[in-house]
Amino acid sequence: MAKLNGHGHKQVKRICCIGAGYVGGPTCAVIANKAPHIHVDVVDLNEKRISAWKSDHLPIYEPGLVEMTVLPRDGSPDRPPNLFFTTDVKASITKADLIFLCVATPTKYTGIGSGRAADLVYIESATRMIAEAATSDKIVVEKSTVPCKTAASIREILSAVGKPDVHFDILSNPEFLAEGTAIRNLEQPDRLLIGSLTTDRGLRAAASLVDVYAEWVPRERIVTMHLWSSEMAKLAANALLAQRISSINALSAICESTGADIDEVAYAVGLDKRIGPKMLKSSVGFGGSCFRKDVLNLVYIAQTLHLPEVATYWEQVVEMNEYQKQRFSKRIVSCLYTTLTDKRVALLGFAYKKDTGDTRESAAISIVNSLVAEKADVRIYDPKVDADAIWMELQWTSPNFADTQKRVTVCKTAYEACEDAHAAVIATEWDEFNNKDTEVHIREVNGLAVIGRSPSSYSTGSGMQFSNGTLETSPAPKNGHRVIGTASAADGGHLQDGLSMTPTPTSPTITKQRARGLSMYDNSGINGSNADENLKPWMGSQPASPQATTHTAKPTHGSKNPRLDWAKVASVMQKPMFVFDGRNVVDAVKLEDLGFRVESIGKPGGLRGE
Ligand SMILES: NC(=O)c1ccc[n+]([C@@H]2O[C@H](COP(=O)([O-])OP(=O)(O)OC[C@H]3O[C@@H](n4cnc5c(N)ncnc54)[C@H](O)[C@@H]3O)[C@@H](O)[C@H]2O)c1
Ligand SMILES: O=c1ccn([C@@H]2O[C@H](COP(=O)(O)OP(=O)(O)O[C@H]3O[C@H](CO)[C@@H](O)[C@H](O)[C@H]3O)[C@@H](O)[C@H]2O)c(=O)[nH]1
Repeated sequence: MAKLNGHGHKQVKRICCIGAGYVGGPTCAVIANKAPHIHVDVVDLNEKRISAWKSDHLPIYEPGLVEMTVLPRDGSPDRPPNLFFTTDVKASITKADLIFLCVATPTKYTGIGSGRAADLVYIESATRMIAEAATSDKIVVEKSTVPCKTAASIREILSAVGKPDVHFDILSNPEFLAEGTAIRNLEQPDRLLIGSLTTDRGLRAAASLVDVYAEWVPRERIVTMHLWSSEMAKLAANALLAQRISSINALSAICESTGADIDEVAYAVGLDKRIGPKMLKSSVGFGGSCFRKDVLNLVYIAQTLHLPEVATYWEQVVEMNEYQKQRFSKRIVSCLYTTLTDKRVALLGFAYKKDTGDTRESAAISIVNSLVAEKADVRIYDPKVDADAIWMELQWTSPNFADTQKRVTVCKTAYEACEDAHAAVIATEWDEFNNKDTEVHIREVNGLAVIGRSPSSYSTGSGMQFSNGTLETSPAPKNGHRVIGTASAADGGHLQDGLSMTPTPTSPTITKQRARGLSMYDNSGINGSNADENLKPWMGSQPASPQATTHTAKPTHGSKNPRLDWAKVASVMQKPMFVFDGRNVVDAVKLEDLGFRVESIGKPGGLRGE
């Protein structure tokens, strides 16, 4: 039984988390790690998942997760274990003071609201389990993403099914972690949201949960509000984040046709503090288990509230995402001379983003299905997604799985995937595919700091360039791009935000302050801070200009796998060789120098200079 602490609210000693998935597992690992006096049970009906959590091979890949999990799970000589994984849901519920609901809330695929509404079947079954097992008062916390007012349904079920003398307080505590950066997001959240009723009981329950997080999160970052606002805020956050990506992707289509460069455009608009730089990385389309389902859930809510204009507005965010994926696939077909029949295409990356093994709603899935429909032979490689997971996704989504089985091969390396291929398609921004020397080049031209791509806009056409502070001449490349040097030995000050400036001997004038203002990356953000990562591999190439000096950033790569040797890739591919960069992670100039033709999102197609 929980005791009341000095502030009149219960001190949480035992937590039960229902759902050992991408949210429940990492969240509880962090809670248990940071609060050794709290006993944390993570329960799941899936025995395989629970066994994996207890083993050396955790069921999900997430940077830092193993380190965070092992200490509280296994304990140490001076610290008893306080993190447990079990399938004994009932026993764990009975003993807990506070229960997290971390079960999935996928989109319904049959019946009323099919294709839009959230399926609350797991929420309801978990709620019933709580009601049946609880013999003392419990705080029940919705961590899953749910439609606004779901807490009312939970309360109704609990009071109808639960024992008469047992009281339940329901809180909303939506999770904002992004996969790939989950541990960082959980350790240093931008904010933690706790929604409760404004009754005395509700507020006391909220205070109990605040205390749990206050073990490591500054109290000013823990925001409390009404239950319905908290539930709604989660859907709103995802809708706005997804909307930004669809907006930049819509603009990328215009860039491709006009000669503008979407990375430059995003950079320029992101400098406006009101807009900011995050979640503006144009891509082949957003994936993941959340954006699509949560936006569609919002659409459904608006429809049921008879707000058709609102529904249509948000629906367009998802429509634009579908359009972006189709547009990219069409571009591949059109560049490969309108036929893919029996052509080999390497698909590099299958996860929906880097640093996760999760493939849910990955843009790669629709690309593979489109390529197979065009009769291409597709060779898939992903550093963290195993073959079983890829086949499962394809089996689930393929319109003709027999054909897919015939045409798709899952490869162990990128080189194997690229062998004899006519094209390599980059679907995930894994660091190992990135061939950029630097994150960003900032030059000084006549006292001005310049970020740019098109040499014709700046250069005299002489083909002169600076390298390590020395003016050199070289023939202008036929593609019209030129990379000016990389970080020189005279590496100057390291700036915040991951941008390292290199004031060369000839360019002492760009101050750190100015350079900071130019930084595209604000690495200080937490939730959604993977967006920082998404913003990293921006401009690689720089114009040649006699007046220019080069400022370059730190190398972008930090991946555990070595970077791909694109020269080696070139040696095994069919000619002409294409790279379709769905993430804008490659330096097109460098690849074009190796003989590739590079087609990037939001950048004009064809060989530069054509
Ligand atoms: N994945 C993310 O990055 C993320 C981030 C923020 C919020 N969310 C939200 O969090 C929720 C969970 O997402 P997830 O990705 O962790 O899902 P998941 O599918 O990885 O995990 C859910 C787990 O719940 C288990 N489960 C279902 N019903 C159960 C029951 N009655 N008893 C015990 N276990 C049960 C399942 O077996 C599964 O292992 C969703 O609502 C999602 O929208 C997800
Ligand atoms: O500028 C960007 C940022 C992201 N993406 C793509 O968008 C998708 C989602 O990315 P991200 O938001 O980083 O990952 P998620 O793990 O899906 O996290 C989102 O969904 C979670 C589940 O609700 C929320 O908790 C997080 O706050 C929210 O960022 C991925 O395919 C990314 O590649 C882009 O194309 N451009």
